[in-house]
Amino acid sequence: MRNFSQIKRIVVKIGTNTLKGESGINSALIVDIARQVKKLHEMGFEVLLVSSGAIGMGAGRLGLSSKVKSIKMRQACAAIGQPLLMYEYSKAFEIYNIVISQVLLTAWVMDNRTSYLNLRNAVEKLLSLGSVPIINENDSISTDEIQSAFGDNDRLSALVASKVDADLLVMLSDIDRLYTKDPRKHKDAEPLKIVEQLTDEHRRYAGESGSEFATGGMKTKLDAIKIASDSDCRVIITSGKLENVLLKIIDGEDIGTLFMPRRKLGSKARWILNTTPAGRIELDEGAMKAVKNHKSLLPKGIVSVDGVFEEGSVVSLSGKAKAVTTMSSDEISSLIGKHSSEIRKVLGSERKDVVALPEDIVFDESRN
Ligand SMILES: Nc1ncnc2c1ncn2[C@@H]1O[C@H](COP(=O)(O)OP(=O)(O)O)[C@@H](O)[C@H]1O
Ligand SMILES: N[C@@H](CCC(=O)OP(=O)(O)O)C(=O)O
Repeated sequence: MRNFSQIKRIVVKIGTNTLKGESGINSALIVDIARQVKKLHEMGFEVLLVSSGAIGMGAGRLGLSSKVKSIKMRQACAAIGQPLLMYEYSKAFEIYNIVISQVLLTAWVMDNRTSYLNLRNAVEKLLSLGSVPIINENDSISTDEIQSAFGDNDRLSALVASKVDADLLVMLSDIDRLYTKDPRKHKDAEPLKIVEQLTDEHRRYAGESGSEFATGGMKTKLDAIKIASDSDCRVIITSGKLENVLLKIIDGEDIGTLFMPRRKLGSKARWILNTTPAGRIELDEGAMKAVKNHKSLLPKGIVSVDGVFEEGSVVSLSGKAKAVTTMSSDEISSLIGKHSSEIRKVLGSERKDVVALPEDIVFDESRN
């Protein structure tokens, strides 16, 4: 039996395939999720949902049966499908007297420090009111999200779990566990019950998505797990169709694949690590060694700057770490190779005399 006695806050991600019924949405499954969430509330847990399905629902309403590839059509499908999706949730949760709320996010919201912090305030308030926030990407305005790697709700659910300090992220999919190969294609694929530490070998197991409207597949789930595991959040991947799946998980039953966390980074460090870098700074060997040893980044160790960014942006340090810079790209360019004492002469006495402070530099362990 697994011991989940320390768990209080749970994020449940429901994938498109899980929500899909024979024709349109699987309303019975949503009612069943609502029933389980009610029980979890009664047991003292807080629950947030990250729900996919807007594009699939919209496509269904328009009578489209194959994958919608055009970005504009996907935007339109999301705009049509999102209210239909919320209508289903609203009806289902009303049966159990639970007020739901909708939070639509974009990559920009997550990358911007202020709106990222606002998100937490909004979610905390909703949870304190007993509401179940239902979160999705704002796909009709964030076209990047629809097409790019950020466009999957696996990553979004892990970012949300990290932001709200969830103890457990449950990814409900159409597959019961992670297998050593895609079990739909390989009969000899073997299921995994627990992954203590995610490695490249696990990533090699993962194939693409299993259907037309889902975007992620196992690959994006495993990438997402890395994000959650930096915030001490456990992740379970399992099938949304298992009876009483959420209640059994909380009961410690051996369901799905459990991924153990690897570390608990501070909230700001997590935001830095999960933000899309606005540019890249190349460091020489000495500077890289210094920042690894928790020293500030100084201009004399910088070789080049790529991209245009403002002071306060998150940038990549030679692809090995991320940092918040105290200077814009132009300012750094003008100071490359110079001694720190030159900084204030060039930028003014009120400015910091380093490019990044040690507490604003975070290493992605897997790249070292
Ligand atoms: N190693 C693997 N183990 C389990 N499933 C895998 C693996 N590789 C690929 N998959 C596929 O990933 C699919 C689940 O991802 P996806 O289709 O994106 O669903 P969701 O809508 O839940 O996000 C499974 O149906 C399966 O075909
Ligand atoms: N935001 C999109 C999510 C698409 C997506 O990530 O689907 P899935 O891989 O099933 O979680 C939607 O609502 O259709």
